[in-house]
Amino acid sequence: MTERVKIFDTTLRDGEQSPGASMNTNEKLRLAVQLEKLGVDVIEAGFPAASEGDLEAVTKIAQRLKTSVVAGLARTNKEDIDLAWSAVQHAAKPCIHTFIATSDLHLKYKLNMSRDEVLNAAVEAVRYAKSFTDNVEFSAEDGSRSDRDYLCKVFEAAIEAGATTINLPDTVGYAIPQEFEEMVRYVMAHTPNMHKATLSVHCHNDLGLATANTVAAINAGARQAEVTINGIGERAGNTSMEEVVMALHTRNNLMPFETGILTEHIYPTSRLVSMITGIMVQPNKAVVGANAFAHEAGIHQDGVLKNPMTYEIMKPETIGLSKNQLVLGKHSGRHALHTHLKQLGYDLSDEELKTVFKQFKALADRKKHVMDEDLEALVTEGVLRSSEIFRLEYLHVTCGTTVMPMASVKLSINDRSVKGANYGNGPIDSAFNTIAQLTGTGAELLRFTVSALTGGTDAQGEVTVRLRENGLVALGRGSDPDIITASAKAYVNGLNRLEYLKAHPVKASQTL
Ligand SMILES: CC(=O)SCCNC(=O)CCNC(=O)[C@H](O)C(C)(C)COP(=O)(O)OP(=O)(O)OC[C@H]1O[C@@H](n2cnc3c(N)ncnc32)[C@H](O)[C@@H]1OP(=O)(O)O
Ligand SMILES: CC(C)C(=O)C(=O)O
Ligand SMILES: [Mg+2]
Repeated sequence: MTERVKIFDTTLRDGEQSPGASMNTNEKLRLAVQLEKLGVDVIEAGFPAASEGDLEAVTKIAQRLKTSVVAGLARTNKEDIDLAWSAVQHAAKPCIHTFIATSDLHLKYKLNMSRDEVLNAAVEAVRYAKSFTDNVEFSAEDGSRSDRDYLCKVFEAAIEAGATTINLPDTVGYAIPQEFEEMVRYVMAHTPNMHKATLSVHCHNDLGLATANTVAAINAGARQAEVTINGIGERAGNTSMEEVVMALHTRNNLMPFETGILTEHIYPTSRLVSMITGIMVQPNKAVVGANAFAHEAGIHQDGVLKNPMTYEIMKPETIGLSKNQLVLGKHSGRHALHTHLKQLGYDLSDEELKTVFKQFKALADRKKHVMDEDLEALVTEGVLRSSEIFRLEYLHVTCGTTVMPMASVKLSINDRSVKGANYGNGPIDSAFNTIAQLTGTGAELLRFTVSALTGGTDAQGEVTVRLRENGLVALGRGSDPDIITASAKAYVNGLNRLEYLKAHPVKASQTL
């Protein structure tokens, strides 16, 4: 018999804890809508006590979503739980997720609490959260390094207090699959009331074992997997959703479990997360990497031509990967664009479509083949960034072997146009110098990378920058057929993200 495994996505909370991966409210809302469309059961929309920005984003997501459960994270104190409830109360299906560490290491050095105090804090928090909603999740942070019998005692008490989901995290990615599988079996066998709750697991990827541990835990009885898109998250990241979902899908013969995920939306969602966060997927990443379905070796190509199953265990179309064909050109109309964007997973409003259509026409004039990646870049830049403080209006650069590189830039700053010019060591340096002068930023450029979105010399350049100012770190992304313009767009986007972080400070750690 096929059993259901719930997918709990924490891209918007733990995923956002990736260094530099901050998202603004508009971007979070867009991603939440996409996650709901993907079929995610529970969307952890944020940690409302962390910042006003998080509180606002979780509230807006809760107001918007209809079918997915919307969860807000809270420590085991009343203030956090009150804030989490104030945000998720608007959801059709709200959930409060409260957590406290249970390992002796965390108790002694971080919390300075005894085992009894932590157990009581967990019980009080669950009871308090339960006074607001029926749906309460309790997590034992650093659970995998906790004393098993104590962990079972805490879980039993949390269920008794009303928790409907009990989460066992491998917070620091320390567990190995056999050990974690055995631990899940132990917890299930030694928590007398475990049948009254769903057992969830939440793994981190410090040893590259997050997916293996999650799958092992499901085999042992866990029925909820906590994951992020592209595996982004704190340090080496979280369990990647696409890997767990496709492992269950592909090896259904050995693991008879189903999820609610509509797999054909996996690839567009993965792209959206990269576009929004600026964190690119490594080419050899399982399921969604650029090379995941590419065959280079002659023997493999020969086999695939004869029968794709010789070297492909999944079909590219199952995850919504289109074959990167020419899709639209300068003669295409609004309907074709709208339909195609829908197929890619972007359901735009009339106003948004108008903006993207205008930019699509401009791009089609400059670039013969407009590919899916180009359209995604237009949507991200044209729609998701529309409300930013700084906007690049024009850029003109002179450079070459005999002239000193110089850039003239016109920027809109809070809808007021400013112009300036400056020199630099090269065209990009001169553009950045001019933008820095116009914005007055003191941001330090930590990293600059450029790559091609698609093949061919007319491909759009995709630039990512990493900026730091007063301890705040932000990533910026830009794309354009001209890599100097792409660089300027990425720099401006990074500065906007820094402004967002300044306006929505996180109370303690300033590096989102
Ligand atoms: C494993 C995880 O992913 S946990 C989630 C991690 N995410 C984040 O931390 C999000 C960003 N963080 C923040 O914005 C801030 O840390 C805040 C707003 C949550 C707290 O800020 P501050 O009140 O300034 O506290 P700070 O972060 O310095 O220290 C954390 C405090 O919470 C306590 N604490 C940590 N976890 C818990 C918990 N689950 N329940 C209760 N208290 C806790 C710590 O012991 C410490 O208390 P202390 O001040 O008495 O020593
Ligand atoms: C808050 C908890 C679930 C967490 O993110 C972890 O332990 O990794
Ligand atoms: Mg985590």
